Amino acid sequence: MSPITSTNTTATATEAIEQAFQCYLNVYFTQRDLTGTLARLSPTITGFGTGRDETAMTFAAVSQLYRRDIEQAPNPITYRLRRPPHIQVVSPDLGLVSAELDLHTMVLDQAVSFQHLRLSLVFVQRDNDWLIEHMHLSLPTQAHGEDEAYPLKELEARNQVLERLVNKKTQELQQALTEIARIATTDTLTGLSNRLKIDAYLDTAIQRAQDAAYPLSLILLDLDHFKRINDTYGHLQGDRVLVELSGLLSATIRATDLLGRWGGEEFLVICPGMTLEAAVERAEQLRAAVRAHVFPGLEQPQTASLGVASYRVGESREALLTRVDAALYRAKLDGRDRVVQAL
Ligand SMILES: Nc1nc2c(ncn2[C@@H]2O[C@H](COP(=O)(O)OP(=O)(O)OP(=O)(O)O)[C@@H](O)[C@H]2O)c(=O)[nH]1
Repeated sequence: MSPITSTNTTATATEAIEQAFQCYLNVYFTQRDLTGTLARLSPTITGFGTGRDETAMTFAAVSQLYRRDIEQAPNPITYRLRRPPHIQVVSPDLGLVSAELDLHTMVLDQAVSFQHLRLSLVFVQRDNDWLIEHMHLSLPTQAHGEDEAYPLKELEARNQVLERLVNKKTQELQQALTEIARIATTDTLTGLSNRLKIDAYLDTAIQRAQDAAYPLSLILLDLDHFKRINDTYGHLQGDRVLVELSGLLSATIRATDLLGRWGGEEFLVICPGMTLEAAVERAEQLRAAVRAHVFPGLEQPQTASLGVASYRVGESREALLTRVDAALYRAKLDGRDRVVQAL
C-alpha cells in the first residue's frame, strides 16, 4: 500500500467516524430515539461507563441503560462541543473519538446542565458502517467530592430541586383534594352544604351532644307553595328565589349553626348547644324574616313552614330527622307560615 493511498484511506475513515459520531449525538441527545441510538451500537459492545464504575458489559445491559436514560429524561438534550472532536484511526477497522461537551436539558420541568463532560468512544467498522464498541462518559471532576465515586454534591443539589418540586406538587394535590371535598359537600345552586355534609356534621353534633350532655336542635324550613313560583315565573326564577332564600337564612343564623340544603325547597339548620325553646324562637325569627323579605322578581310576599326538634339522648340521626320532618309536615297541614315543635 503506497503512503498516498494510506493517507487517503485514513482521511476517509476519519470522516466516516466523525459522521458516525455526529449521527450518534443526534439520535441520542437531540432525538432521544432509543431505536436509533441502539442501531449505532456494535452487537459486541464491551461496555458503557460513567464516572468511575463500568456499569454495563453487554449489549443487553447497555440497551437497558440507554432505555432507562431516555425514558427518565425524554426531552432533547442541547449539547455543545467545546472544540472539534479528536478522532484517531487506530487500525482500518478501529477508531477513537474524544470530545468535550456541555449539556443542557430539562428533567421534571427543571433545567439541568453539565459542563466539561468528557466523552470517549471506540468505533469499530462493521459492514461499511462505524459502530460504537465502547463508550465512556466522565462527569466533571469539580462536581465530585473527596472520595466520591459519583458527583454526590451535584446529586444533592438536584435532590433539593426534586424535593422542592415534590413539595410543590404535594401542595397542589392537597389544594385539589380540598377543592374536590368542597365540591362534593356543596350544593351547586345555593353554595350551601349539601346532604352529604349535613349527615356528617349531624353525626358529629349528635356524638358531642351525647358525650357532653348539652342540647342540640334542628330546624327544618320549607318554602310554602314553591311550585307556584316555578309555574308562574319559570324554573330559573324559582332558582333565584332559592338562592335569595339561602342568603337570607345564612344572615339570620349563628356562626356555630350549620345551614344546609336538605333538598328541593327545604333547608335544614343544625344548632348545636341550642335548647328546644331557643330553637323555636329562632325558627320564629326565620319565619318572620321570610315573610318580611321582598324577593326580587316576585309580586307576592313568600311564607315558609318550619319544624323544630331537639335531640333526645340515645336517639339516632334518622329518628331525629324523622321527628323534625313530621313537625314540618304538621306545620303544612295546620295551614303553613308557622312553626311546629316536634313531639
Ligand atoms: N326552580 C327550582 N325548583 C325546584 C328545585 N328543586 C325542587 N324544585 C321544585 O319545587 C317544587 C316543590 O313542590 P311541592 O313539593 O309540591 O311543594 P310546594 O309547591 O312548595 O308546596 P308545599 O311545600 O306543600 O307548600 C316542585 O315544583 C319542584 O320541581 C330547584 O332546584 N329549582
